[in-house]
Amino acid sequence: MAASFGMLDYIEGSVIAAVICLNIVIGFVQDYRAEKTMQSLHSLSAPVATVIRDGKVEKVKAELLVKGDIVKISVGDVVPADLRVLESMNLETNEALLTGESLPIAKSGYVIMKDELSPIGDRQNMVWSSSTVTKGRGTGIVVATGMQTQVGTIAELLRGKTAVQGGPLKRFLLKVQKSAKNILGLVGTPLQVKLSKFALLLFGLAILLAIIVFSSAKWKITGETLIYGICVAVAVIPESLIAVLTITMAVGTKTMAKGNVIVRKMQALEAVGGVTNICSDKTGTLTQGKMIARKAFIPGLGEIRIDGVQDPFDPTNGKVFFGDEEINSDYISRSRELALFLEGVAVCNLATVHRSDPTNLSSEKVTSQWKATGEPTEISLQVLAMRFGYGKEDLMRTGEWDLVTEHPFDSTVKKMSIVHHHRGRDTVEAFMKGAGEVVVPTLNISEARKEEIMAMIERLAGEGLRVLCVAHKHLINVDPHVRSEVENGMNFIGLVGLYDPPRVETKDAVRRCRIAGVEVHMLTGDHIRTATAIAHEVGILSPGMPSALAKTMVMTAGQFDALSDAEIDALPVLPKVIARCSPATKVRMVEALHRRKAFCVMTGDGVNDSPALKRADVGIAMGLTGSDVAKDAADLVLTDDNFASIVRAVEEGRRLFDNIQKFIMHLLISNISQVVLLLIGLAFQDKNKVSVFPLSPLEILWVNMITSSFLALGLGLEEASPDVMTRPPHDLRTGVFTWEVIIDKSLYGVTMGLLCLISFVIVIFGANDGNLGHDCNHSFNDSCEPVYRARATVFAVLSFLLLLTAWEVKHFTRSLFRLNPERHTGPLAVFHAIWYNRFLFWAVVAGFVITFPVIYIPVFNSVVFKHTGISWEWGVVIGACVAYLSVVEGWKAIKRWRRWGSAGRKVNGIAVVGDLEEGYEFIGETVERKQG
Ligand SMILES: Nc1ncnc2c1ncn2[C@@H]1O[C@H](COP(=O)(O)OP(=O)(O)OP(=O)(O)O)[C@@H](O)[C@H]1O
Ligand code: NA
Repeated sequence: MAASFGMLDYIEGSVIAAVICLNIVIGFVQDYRAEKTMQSLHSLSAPVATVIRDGKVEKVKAELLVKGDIVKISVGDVVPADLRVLESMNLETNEALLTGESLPIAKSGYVIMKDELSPIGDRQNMVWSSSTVTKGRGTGIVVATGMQTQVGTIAELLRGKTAVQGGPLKRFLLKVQKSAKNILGLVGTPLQVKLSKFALLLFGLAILLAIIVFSSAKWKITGETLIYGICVAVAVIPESLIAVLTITMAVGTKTMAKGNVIVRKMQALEAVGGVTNICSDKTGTLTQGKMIARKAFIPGLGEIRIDGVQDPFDPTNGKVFFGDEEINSDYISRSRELALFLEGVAVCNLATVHRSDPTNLSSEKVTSQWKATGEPTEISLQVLAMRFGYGKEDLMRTGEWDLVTEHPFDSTVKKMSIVHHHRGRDTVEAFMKGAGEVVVPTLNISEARKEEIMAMIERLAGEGLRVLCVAHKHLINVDPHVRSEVENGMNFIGLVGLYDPPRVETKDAVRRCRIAGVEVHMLTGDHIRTATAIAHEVGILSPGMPSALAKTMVMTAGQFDALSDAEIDALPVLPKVIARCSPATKVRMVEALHRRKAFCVMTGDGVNDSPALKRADVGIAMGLTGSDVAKDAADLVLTDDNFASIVRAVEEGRRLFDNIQKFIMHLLISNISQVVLLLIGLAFQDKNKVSVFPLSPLEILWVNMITSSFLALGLGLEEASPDVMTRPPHDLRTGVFTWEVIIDKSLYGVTMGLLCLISFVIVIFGANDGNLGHDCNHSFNDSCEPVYRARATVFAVLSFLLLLTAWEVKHFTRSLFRLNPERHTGPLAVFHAIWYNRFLFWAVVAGFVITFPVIYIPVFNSVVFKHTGISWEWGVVIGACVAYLSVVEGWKAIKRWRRWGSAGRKVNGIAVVGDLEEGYEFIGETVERKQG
């Protein structure tokens, strides 16, 4: 630029400076806005705390807690503030973050510290903010929040004083390395890093080009050559690439949040569109997670049945039948067995169900007045007991029951038990409930009886019911705190079958996955029969399943875990349903998928799910029912726990990937065309053997500014193409630079560059006998008329072709004239296609319109842009546009015809064309092929 000020007109220098500044400012503003969006999204995933305010249980953001709040914590939670424990049951927390102690520490409200200054690690009646609850549950009162908490004080101490090991020189070098990486953009997600590296490569290329330009002038560098060299370099540098990428991702994150998916790690945003398998929980994700007790079997009585339930929380709704007889609480006096069974399901239960006060009596619509907290399984059992007036609250109100201890449920043991002292009977009694296979073998009954019960369980599970077995015993000479002793040799008091209806959206979402070449697996804690029934209901299993595969399609975790890795790899397909799944099985499943070169989503909610969530390509935690620990390990969090949201995330991920490919494609076409034009253009030499530039420096900058950021941004905002979910996932190993992108951009770029050169040649050599004038790089003289007209022509051709390209790359194989035949056909379809993305439409139109003043405004055109108004040359411009469109459309047609590139993407070696009727058909086919 110094060169420009010194040797050329001020006006040109200042315009160049202004254009470059504008570019920088646009990039900066974009970056800033993206940063802002990211921040606001981050707060969405802030931890929530369960507090009791005015006697009501509420969820609030942890940062809104105040001193004196009563907070409930339970296993998997991150403690939201420093709490003095009031009440606890088996409470243990991990304080490694605070004290470095990696073993969990037992906490209890009854401990009184004698010494006021005892170290925080010893204060067993306190739980500290940001430690995690590893076992049990409790309530506590908030004594410190935010920076006043123990962890806050540590954070304060650490602030600004991050110690770096090593001598001063090493520290200095580390610092340099870090800031260099930051400046070069080599931090961030894999895609960001990849594109930053790519940008650096182009930067290197830019320098090379500048050198070529200078060499062609034999290093006799005049002001014009210098500026031309710089501008050629600028043309190749992708100024807006990283900013556009960030914005595109920020917008994607926002869209995901609207679709109930919160992005915790940006990598996931890139990966989720390319997953080939989704491993999902059942309860609450594929199903509604609102269980209803449908059937119960009570020994000595028989089977009872509950019908006509509308509201799963309302114990007054629906009827209970014993045979054909409707029964109610009066029946209890007639059956001691029923009473004991109900005591069991009510007492061995942590859920609460209550009627909320009907506040708005005026409102017409009947709102559900029943509220429940706790696990769906337990809620349904509580509701069942309440139908007979035997709810936990009713029982506790008698004052007869004193809690002794509780052995908690977790998905590895699949059972729980609770020990009470009953005052009236003066007995210590234990109740246990849990999965049939776990509980039945430990019961105090004959083998034959056990088999009978197991058969009954199978039958109920086959109806899609979750079956729990309930047991009871009096503890005599047994230590209630030794779990194995309590839970052994108990008496059978009943079975209960719970139904959890699938979510309405699930079936369609599963179908969409199939069409999109994504396989869905159900990994559930439930019984194999229950799981199979539900899998059929939602379409994960279909009746048309090849019989050869039936055995491997459904497995229990026991069967799956018994296989060695080699045996798993030898299975024709991985199981679609794994029942009785434990967290460790999930990890094995992820590893098995990875060995098959698959990319997978894994969902989880429990504390133990973290390893599987971390290992999966995209770990998804449940926002409503998930533990904080799981959320922390996850890449994405579903705020509605809904399977359909996962599928929407996949769709959004694919859209994002497509769009990134689109703007990269556009950018590369623009670069290649300019390299071809500007370098070959050096061959046009006038009488003095000086290269006559086919585009002036300012024209180059202008084309770049108009076409780079706004068009790229517009492409980043493209809606999903209509076939986004009817084609198989892209290969995450290849990433954005597929062969298709590379070949297409080379073809289109070279075509564009050549068309520009041809236009120049037509104007100079066709119409003006090859008259290149003299000294036409510097300023206008009469001999320059042909060159100035030719430049205006080339400028218009290049601008228009780049603008058209923005529309053409909307789809890599479909014609722009038949972009979305599902929505529009006929000759006007093209207008719908380009109108759909308003931002891009106006960016292109603006780019088109602004070309005219640039060419025609007198003085401005000749002094600044070094070109002049044209007339018949517009015919050349139109011809070039037509020729370009023909090449692009022709090539797309060839790709469609030959099924090249994305026109022929394949799942399991079989091309997927349009809508797949049934997924099994092609999976089955593949397997047969592999075997045959
Ligand atoms: N509160 C409970 N008390 C006793 N047993 C339970 C309880 N909840 C579930 N079970 C038993 O443990 C099994 C596994 O439950 P788990 O919670 O691991 O599955 P889930 O997470 O509810 O289901 P999914 O894995 O499909 O989401 C259930 O099928 C049931 O038999
Ligand atoms: Na550029």
